[in-house]
Amino acid sequence: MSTTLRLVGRIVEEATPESFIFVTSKEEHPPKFEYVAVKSRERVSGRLEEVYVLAQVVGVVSRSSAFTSRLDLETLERVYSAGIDDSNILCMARTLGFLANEDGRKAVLMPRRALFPGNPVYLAPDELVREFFSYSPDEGLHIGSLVSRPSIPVYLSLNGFRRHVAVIAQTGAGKSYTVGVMLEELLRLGGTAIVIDPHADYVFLSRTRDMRRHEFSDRILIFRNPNSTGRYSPEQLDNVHELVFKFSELDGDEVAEIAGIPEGWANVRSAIREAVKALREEKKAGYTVRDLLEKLERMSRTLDERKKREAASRAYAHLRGLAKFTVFGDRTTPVKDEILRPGHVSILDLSGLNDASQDYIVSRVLEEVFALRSTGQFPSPVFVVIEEAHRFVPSKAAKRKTMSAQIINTIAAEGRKFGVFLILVTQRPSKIDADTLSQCNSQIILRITNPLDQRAVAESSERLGEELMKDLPGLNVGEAIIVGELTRIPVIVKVRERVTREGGADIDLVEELRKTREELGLATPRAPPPPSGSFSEV
Ligand SMILES: Nc1ncnc2c1ncn2[C@@H]1O[C@H](COP(=O)(O)OP(=O)(O)OP(=O)(O)O)[C@@H](O)[C@H]1O
Repeated sequence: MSTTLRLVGRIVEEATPESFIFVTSKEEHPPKFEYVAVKSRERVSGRLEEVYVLAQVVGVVSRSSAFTSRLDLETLERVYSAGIDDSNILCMARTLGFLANEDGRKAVLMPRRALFPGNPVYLAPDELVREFFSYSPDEGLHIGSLVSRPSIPVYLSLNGFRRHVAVIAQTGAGKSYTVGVMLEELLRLGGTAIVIDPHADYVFLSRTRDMRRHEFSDRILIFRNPNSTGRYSPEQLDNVHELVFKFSELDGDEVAEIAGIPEGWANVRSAIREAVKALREEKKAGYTVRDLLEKLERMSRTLDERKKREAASRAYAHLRGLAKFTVFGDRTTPVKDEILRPGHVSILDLSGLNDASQDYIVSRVLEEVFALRSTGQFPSPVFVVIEEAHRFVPSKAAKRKTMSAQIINTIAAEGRKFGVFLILVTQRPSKIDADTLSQCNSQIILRITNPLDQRAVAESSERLGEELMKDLPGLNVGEAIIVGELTRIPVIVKVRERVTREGGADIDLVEELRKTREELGLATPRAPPPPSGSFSEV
């Protein structure tokens, strides 16, 4: 390292290979999250070598023996007037590892040998820090920059996606925005992705923030149907395809689920199953919702048993609403070659559909994606983004079964063997199945303040230590803690700006109300008079 190192402190008291304390300068101490470096001797490829161990400041404490809590205020004032100042600043640092070459690849190894009290602590030079977070352009996804050093870019390891990823944060913290950045990078690298998008958050991915097309626009496909109710008009979108599913492919119980018929209504469900069975025998080429309604109506008049007639009649009444569900028609949008295309990102806009229909669609599409990959019929690995993942794989405590949970769990367990990788996005980690979440070996965690959700995140990730947990509520919008295989070491990043336009950005209330005031001819609000007086010390 040819850079001159800046000394910022010296190790004091007890030090372990994992952590140490150093006394630093009062005037210019490294702040929390800053990176520092200490020299050590470590074994690399069998030889002892001098290395720089990177560490991060995880706590800053100032303390004094003169200004003690045992003194009363008058005495403290006298100590102060006497000009006594014996305070010093201690920083707690956690070691992150040192860089070594292993089999020709850059790797981060954890220190094993002692760090010694009295040894110097340096501000980690940019070149050293940069190396920890960089990957070659075809290996890395540019996600943002270090919160503590905005000039240093942070890349995610493409190979880190092999063990599934969870993106977790409370609402409004920047999950969709972050996933948007990841999709931009996957497009650049030629990745194939399917996005389950219940709120039409990604439909503008093919446009820049000012609605122009960009170099990847042609590789973004939007699948929607007239039921979709995203906050856009279809003319604003590019590459729109129809998303439909053949109604006659649904079995009786699936029809009942979509119509919201509870499992306990055994007779009504049985009437639907019977009607479906009869139609399948009668109409080999398939049938429509209308055919099913007609069948139930006839059953309600002609069946021998009164109980069965009543059940058919109730089924008819409940299924009538399905006629409005344009997503169920007489053909199914093929996954192979239409939804799934190498190097393309396909957005499935499920807005406007009820939970059960969304659940059915997710199960259908993912089963096919998994089958195509596990039988070698689709050439590229597939990234599957599932927004609102807690709705599709709910926690066991929710006592709610979904149709898609099984295939999502199969992908979580076996997807990596076949090149199907999950990116689960949720704002309620305590509401998602804990087993599914813990299959995600990497986590991108943005601000979370709810203690239940914090605990669920801590339980699902061994890598999120106590220290990082404490930082979760203090993150700003767009700041994320990344742990797991996506980065060589845990890192706190400011997610970079998106090139593409967001679908579900927060409404600018100030601007919206200004427009309303203008339309109604209301007066512009005036600032209150300034307070008379200012603060002064007494
Ligand atoms: N890295 C960032 N840089 C700039 N703005 C950001 C960033 N991340 C998020 N935002 C802004 O914060 C707002 C909320 O972001 P986003 O919609 O991604 O949150 P979310 O966690 O997905 O919320 P929800 O759960 O409601 O979908 C948006 O207006 C977005 O523009």
